[in-house]
Amino acid sequence: MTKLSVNINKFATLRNARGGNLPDILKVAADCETFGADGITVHPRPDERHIRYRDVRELKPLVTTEFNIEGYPSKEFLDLVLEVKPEQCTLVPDPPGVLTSNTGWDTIQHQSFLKEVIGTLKAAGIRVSIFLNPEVDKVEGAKTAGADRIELYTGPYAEEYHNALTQPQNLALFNDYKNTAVKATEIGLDINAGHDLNLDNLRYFKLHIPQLKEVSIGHALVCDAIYFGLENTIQMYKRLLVD
Ligand SMILES: CC(=O)[C@@H](O)[C@H](O)COP(=O)(O)O
Ligand SMILES: NCC(=O)COP(=O)(O)O
Repeated sequence: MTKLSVNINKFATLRNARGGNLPDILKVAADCETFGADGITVHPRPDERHIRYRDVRELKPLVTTEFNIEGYPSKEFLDLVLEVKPEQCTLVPDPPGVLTSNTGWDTIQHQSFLKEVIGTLKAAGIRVSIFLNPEVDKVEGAKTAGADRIELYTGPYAEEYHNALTQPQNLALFNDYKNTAVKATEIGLDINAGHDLNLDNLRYFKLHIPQLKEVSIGHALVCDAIYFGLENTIQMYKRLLVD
């Protein structure tokens, strides 16, 4: 069974649109857990356009499953993570104004920076995952920098899957994901995945990356919840993650 961490960013986008507290994202997080989520993910960005730093602080005592905070390790982000102490921190190489995450780390170029950041987080007892493109040559750098896990950036997979709907087995990119996963497992790194995973493309990914420990899903899941309701939607995603 692969764990489902629900990314609640987009519920905060909706709340922020009116300036009030509807929907109440603390209640959303608690309900996601009641409905079967194995974890809650947030990705606070510097402009706080969805999840705010204050939300992260308020969520921590309420999340009873696994709390995963994602983001670029700026000083402000690291101070927040070290204060809140989630179960997992996922480091993403996003520049401040980016629309959404669009690439993984170059673990060779940023090795010494990653080593220092990861060392600090691990010393505080926080599991660290780093966002990675499906590139085998970047896996070793994740390990030497001290990461526990990699999170495979599935944006390119989702796009290719969408364009090749009838024959997903022919996805050219997929070998890169498989090879990256095999290499990670060989050297003792666990594997998460995320970005643009949805009800169409999730099962194929899960079946072909059997080492997959956890997926974090937000945007598509929130869109599906508009049609199917939050409880049904979470259960639909969970069914795609059974072994
Ligand atoms: C790392 C990753 O893929 C997700 O955290 C994604 O970037 C969500 O962020 P947004 O909700 O800001 O798009
Ligand atoms: N780490 C990926 C994540 O949290 C959610 O990404 P998305 O489903 O919103 O694209």
